[in-house]
Amino acid sequence: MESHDIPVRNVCVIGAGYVGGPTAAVLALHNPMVKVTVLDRDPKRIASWESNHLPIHEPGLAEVVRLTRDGANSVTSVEPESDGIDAAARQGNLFFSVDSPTCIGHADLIFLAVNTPTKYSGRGAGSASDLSALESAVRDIAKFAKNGTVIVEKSTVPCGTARLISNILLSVRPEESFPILSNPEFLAEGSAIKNLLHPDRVLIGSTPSVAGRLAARRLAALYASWIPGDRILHTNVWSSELSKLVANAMLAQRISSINSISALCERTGADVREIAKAVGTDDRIGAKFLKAGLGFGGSCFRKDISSLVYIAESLNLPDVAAYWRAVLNINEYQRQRFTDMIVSRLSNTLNGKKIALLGFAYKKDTGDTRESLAVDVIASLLEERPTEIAIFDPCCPKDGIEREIAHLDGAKDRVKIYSDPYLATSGSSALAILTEWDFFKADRPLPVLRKMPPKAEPQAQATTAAEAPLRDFTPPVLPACPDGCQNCVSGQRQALLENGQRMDWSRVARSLRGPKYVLDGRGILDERAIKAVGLEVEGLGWGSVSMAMHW
Ligand SMILES: NC(=O)C1=CN([C@@H]2O[C@H](COP(=O)(O)OP(=O)(O)OC[C@H]3O[C@@H](n4cnc5c(N)ncnc54)[C@H](O)[C@@H]3O)[C@@H](O)[C@H]2O)C=CC1
Ligand SMILES: O=C(O)[C@H]1O[C@H](OP(=O)(O)OP(=O)(O)OC[C@H]2O[C@@H](n3ccc(=O)[nH]c3=O)[C@H](O)[C@@H]2O)[C@H](O)[C@@H](O)[C@@H]1O
Repeated sequence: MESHDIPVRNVCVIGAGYVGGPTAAVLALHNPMVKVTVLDRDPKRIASWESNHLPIHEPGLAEVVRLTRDGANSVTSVEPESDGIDAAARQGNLFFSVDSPTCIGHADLIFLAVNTPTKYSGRGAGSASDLSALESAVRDIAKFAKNGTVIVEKSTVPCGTARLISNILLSVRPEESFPILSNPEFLAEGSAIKNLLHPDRVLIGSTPSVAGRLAARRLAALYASWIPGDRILHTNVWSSELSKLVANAMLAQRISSINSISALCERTGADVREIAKAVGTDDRIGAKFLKAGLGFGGSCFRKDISSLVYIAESLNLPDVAAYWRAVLNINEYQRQRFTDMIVSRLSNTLNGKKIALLGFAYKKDTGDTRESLAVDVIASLLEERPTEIAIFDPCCPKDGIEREIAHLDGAKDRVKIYSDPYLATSGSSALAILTEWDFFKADRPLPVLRKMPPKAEPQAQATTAAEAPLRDFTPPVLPACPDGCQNCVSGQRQALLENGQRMDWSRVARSLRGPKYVLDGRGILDERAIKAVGLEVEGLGWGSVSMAMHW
């Protein structure tokens, strides 16, 4: 260690969201000597991180938070020390707070993990990134941070943002120095903990100065506690910032590419699932991100590609902008085609009909309701004035769904949110699968729904060194929630997701009205299994109903 390589002992993560919370928890897990505090301006969110019910649903997150936040004082059985971390002796080193002066003032290193949504008004509205949350956090840093604190961009930002941060800090503290690093996050919701424990790479962008390189080394040392050195990549700041946008753009582009082909399949009788398999077995192409369907939702792909388009336009590169805009256009086209299919299969009218939507989240294993594709589907269906649109999602909170659809004309009267899948589907003329929850799958002989087992405390199933501290830990018993706790009630719904339970499609089929039609927007249903219970099924780019070229 060089004399300037002072280890980081106090980390502050600004933004207790989908990225800030899990990232802080895993950093704390693998750096037990480092105090990690997550700071947010929303006291409700902070209270929730400190409670029995975390504000976000992520497989494995609760176990990591409970170990790092609560320590291991209540451990009942512990194996001998593993990988240098003795779970029995572990103190809590993860904290949550709204106290900016203290958290920022004490930090050696600060992650900026605040939201960077698309601007909805002013210059660049609809495509540029809104950096107001980031700017406000940087202004707090300018007020409270000690000289030399390392500032790390974790949020996804336009290329050039490090300069903006530096200018703000310089204008307030001209005599002092704050190294700025770019360290974008690549986790996906629903697999955040797995992605954080086993990242494909960690990217650190720094300025080509002594201070920049030193700051990058200090950050890399935190990651080196669990990530092999060859997975920690160092680049310049601008490459790092831009790489994040490009990674998301390339992933989304694959989805739009296969989705554009799904439209071709419907006209020709080809099956997009067979095409994805045939094409994806080519090593150079690969099988991932070739699932055709409703398209990509979520808080990032649309916003990040819009941001890339805006950057290209601002740099006077209209052809580049048009190329990436096409990825977004195909995504919207897919949703419209999906609702058109539902309406056309129901004799072009939804009058007097109930339609059930299975799933609201933009993907499985998350309760995130932001940028759900379901919102556009519901908006289009409402124009046809159905008697009812029923929604069932095993994880999304009711108030989250209500918030997302509140602005839709007719939603209040015609949309109903159910916590029971069989009540939601009963009496419907058609079902549409919007989220690929395993619970909805019919991918094997259809089981009868088992009686739900009592909800067991989740046990960490750790297999590798990265998870070792979890393996050695039995979560302490948490204080009971008050009677009628709403989060416990939604927990009962989540129990449907455990133990590989599947929806009883025979029961659903019996309760449907004609034409008993299922539109699978996620390509998760096995046609033979679904047809065996008397339902017609079709997806975007496959299925027997629409095929044009039979012989
Ligand atoms: N959600 C995801 O899966 C991923 C998100 N990202 C990026 O990470 C960033 C954060 O995303 P999410 O965690 O999803 O956002 P989020 O909306 O869940 O969380 C952001 C949090 O920051 C807080 N905040 C905003 N301004 C603040 C301020 N000045 N001081 C203190 N707290 C403040 C908000 O109250 C909120 O709790 C975004 O740039 C996003 O593009 C990157 C990879 C994955
Ligand atoms: O920057 C971000 O926020 C993150 O965005 C995505 O993660 P996420 O949006 O959480 O989830 P994905 O698994 O990428 O799925 C995004 C959407 O694409 C859809 N999708 C995905 C794959 C596919 O083959 N087809 C398809 O339609 C999913 O259903 C979902 O609606 C990236 O995968 C992460 O690497 C990145 O960090």
